[in-house]
Amino acid sequence: MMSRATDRLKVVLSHLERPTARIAAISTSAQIASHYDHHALRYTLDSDVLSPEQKLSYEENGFILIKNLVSEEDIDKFRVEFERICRREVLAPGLLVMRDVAIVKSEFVQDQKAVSKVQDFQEDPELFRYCCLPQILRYVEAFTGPNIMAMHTMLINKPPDAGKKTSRHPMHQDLHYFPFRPADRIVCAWTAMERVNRTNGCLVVLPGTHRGTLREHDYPEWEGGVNKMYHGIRDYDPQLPRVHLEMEKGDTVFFHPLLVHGSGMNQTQGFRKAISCHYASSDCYYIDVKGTTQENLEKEVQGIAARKYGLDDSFTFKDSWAMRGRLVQGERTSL
Ligand SMILES: CC(C)CC(=O)SCCNC(=O)CCNC(=O)[C@H](O)C(C)(C)COP(=O)(O)OP(=O)(O)OC[C@H]1O[C@@H](n2cnc3c(N)ncnc32)[C@H](O)[C@@H]1OP(=O)(O)O
Ligand SMILES: Nc1ncnc2c1ncn2[C@@H]1O[C@H](COP(=O)(O)OP(=O)(O)OP(=O)(O)O)[C@@H](O)[C@H]1O
Ligand SMILES: O=C(O)CCC(=O)C(=O)O
Ligand SMILES: [Fe+2]
Ligand SMILES: [Mg+2]
Repeated sequence: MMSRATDRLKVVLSHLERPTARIAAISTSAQIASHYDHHALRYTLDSDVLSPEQKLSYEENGFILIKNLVSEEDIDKFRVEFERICRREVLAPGLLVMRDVAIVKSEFVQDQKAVSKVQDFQEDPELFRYCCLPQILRYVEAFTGPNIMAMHTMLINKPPDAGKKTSRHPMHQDLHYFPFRPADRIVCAWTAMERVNRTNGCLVVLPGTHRGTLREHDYPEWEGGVNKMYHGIRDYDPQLPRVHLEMEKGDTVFFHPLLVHGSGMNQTQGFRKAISCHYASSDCYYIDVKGTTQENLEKEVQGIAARKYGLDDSFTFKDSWAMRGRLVQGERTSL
């Protein structure tokens, strides 16, 4: 079902695409931009990189998939760097190496096969190059505007499932992890480092859910266990229409932080790899999550910081983000 705003937008776009008297009347790009602004474009900004169809698609669905955006050569270099990290040949400050919950207690696994993801590679120049790729930033700017911070970085190495379905990532909204707003000026870029499909656990999205609000998140009640910090939306309805995003190496999806998404089990013997970065406009502002649905996450983050680094409560959730964020374009104004 289309909302009235969406109907209106479709009318506007159809006029923009047709060489009619209407289009002659709104000839400059500034005029077109203001026309869009007055006709319900909420999630995308004025930019030349997105076609009218792509804008409409992001407005409606909360994601767009761009084929072949990152070169094989770059992806192969990221893979080599990841392998070096796993062999402990490099260790960048702040880097978080995570093991799958199904194998974390077993003593005999100790090479790259044990690593299910690395996070916070902002101090690893080779991996961080991903966050600065000009062809990615061109798209990011259409969602964040010109001042861009790379806030969160990940290379996900989804392991072959050990039989307990722990390789799944429960359905969630990334905004649950972020104490900054507005949500519409945040976007995730997620690039497949090899072909991803339903068999090796591709991304699964619920189109249009970015138009809802932030839902309550908790650990799902899965028999085989759940990875640390893998919260899922409470009362997930498995009947909702899902889309499996099958992608080729180098394809990149940009998605809104309220879009409900997750990933399925990896039923292959390979390690399904993807690299991603969450960007935000540096004009965003931090919020206090106390008394909100995000409070449980904040407590957990502080618990980990206390155990790992001996930090007390004066180290806030906000601090943990301000510390990791890096400017990649424009000016650092607020975040
Ligand atoms: C938008 C975006 C932010 C969304 C997301 O990324 S969702 C996922 C977010 N994930 C994360 O933030 C990563 C969380 N992981 C971590 O912080 C770390 O990997 C830790 C779980 C704290 C473990 O790190 P570290 O302390 O270096 O490892 P240790 O081997 O010393 O283990 C300490 C205790 O943690 C346990 N552990 C380690 N890995 C996992 C796991 N995957 N799932 C559940 N429990 C785990 C481990 O067994 C150990 O427990 P005890 O022996 O103390 O009982
Ligand atoms: N109870 C739940 N709570 C939250 N997320 C769930 C729940 N059950 C499944 N999911 C998520 O739904 C998505 C699809 O999971 P699933 O393992 O069924 O993968 P799939 O690709 O549909 O595989 P299959 O082909 O076996 O159906 C994953 O993100 C998974 O983690
Ligand atoms: O690559 C995946 O499996 C999804 C990861 C994800 O959504 C996340 O970590 O927030
Ligand atoms: Fe996510
Ligand atoms: Mg399923």
